[in-house]
Amino acid sequence: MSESPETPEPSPAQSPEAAPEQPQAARPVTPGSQASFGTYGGRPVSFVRRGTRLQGRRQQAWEEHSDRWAVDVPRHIANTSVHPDYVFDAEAEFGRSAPLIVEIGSGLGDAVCHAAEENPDWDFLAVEVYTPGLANTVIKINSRKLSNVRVVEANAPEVLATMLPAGSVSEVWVFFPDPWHKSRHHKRRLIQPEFAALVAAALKPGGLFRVATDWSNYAVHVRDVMAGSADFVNLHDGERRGPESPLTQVWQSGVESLVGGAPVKEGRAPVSTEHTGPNEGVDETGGWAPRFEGRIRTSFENKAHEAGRLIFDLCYRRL
Ligand SMILES: C[S@@+](CC[C@H](N)C(=O)[O-])C[C@H]1O[C@@H](n2cnc3c(N)ncnc32)[C@H](O)[C@@H]1O
Repeated sequence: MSESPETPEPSPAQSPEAAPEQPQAARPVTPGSQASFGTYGGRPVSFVRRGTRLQGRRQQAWEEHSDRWAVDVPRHIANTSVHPDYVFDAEAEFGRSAPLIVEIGSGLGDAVCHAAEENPDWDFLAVEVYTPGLANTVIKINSRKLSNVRVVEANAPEVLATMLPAGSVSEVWVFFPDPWHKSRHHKRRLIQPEFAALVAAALKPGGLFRVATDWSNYAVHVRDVMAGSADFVNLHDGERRGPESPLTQVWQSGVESLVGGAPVKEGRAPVSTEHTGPNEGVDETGGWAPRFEGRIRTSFENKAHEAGRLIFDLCYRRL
């Protein structure tokens, strides 16, 4: 393992919306799991894998329906890895030729299932390492009778690098990636220059990369990473700057600096963001997209709003 993983910030995947379950004790890292290797492509992976055990409704759904809706990926070094020889054949899987949207870190499947329902002519691949979230997505696929969604339990950079044919994807979505607040953990953030290059390779020319985050420091990080990529153009370059910028508004309100912008739960320490980035008072750069209308407000995003945090949308076109 490259470093001992620290408890990541709470993710929606850890606040299940499905049937009530018994509380799960934190599980030790399974030997052979990606968290026990900790790296991919020389970088620490962006997740710490916990809670792979399924219970109740989720277990039943996974046992009964994962054969149909989960892509059976041959593994490589870890149980979240994808064998580099494996290539996904979307046309064979969906039985048609349609634009393919890939949502990375799909959590409980709220966004992907909503989008699939709204866009029956598109196909969707939900990429997630959190098994209960995948089981929840399968429950939604079944209950809404969706035929245009598949899930894959895998580390996203590997899905982009080798599983998806180059130039085969119409859009890649990353909504509310784990923020990894502490400076020493920033290297764990999913969106990095190497990740942007993988997204670029998977996308068709003209394809879109959409990101949303509720943390200003991650938003600036994404904007910086993407500004350094020659493969993309920001569709909203220079927009929403100055007083209109959500970054200016966060800096001026100090909303994230109180207790990391997170509501303090009884008996729990507040999340510390350490800092929200260099507070320049006014964001003269902008580049923020309007809210993506195809993104529904998930329970996770609701929590951000309740805590008073602002949402940053970003949208890039593959050249
Ligand atoms: C903060 S949650 C957001 C979930 C969802 N997008 C939402 O808005 O509710 C981030 C999710 O990304 C997943 N994730 C993190 N790194 C990943 C990776 N390398 N590959 C696949 N999923 C990953 C986590 O398991 C977690 O469920």
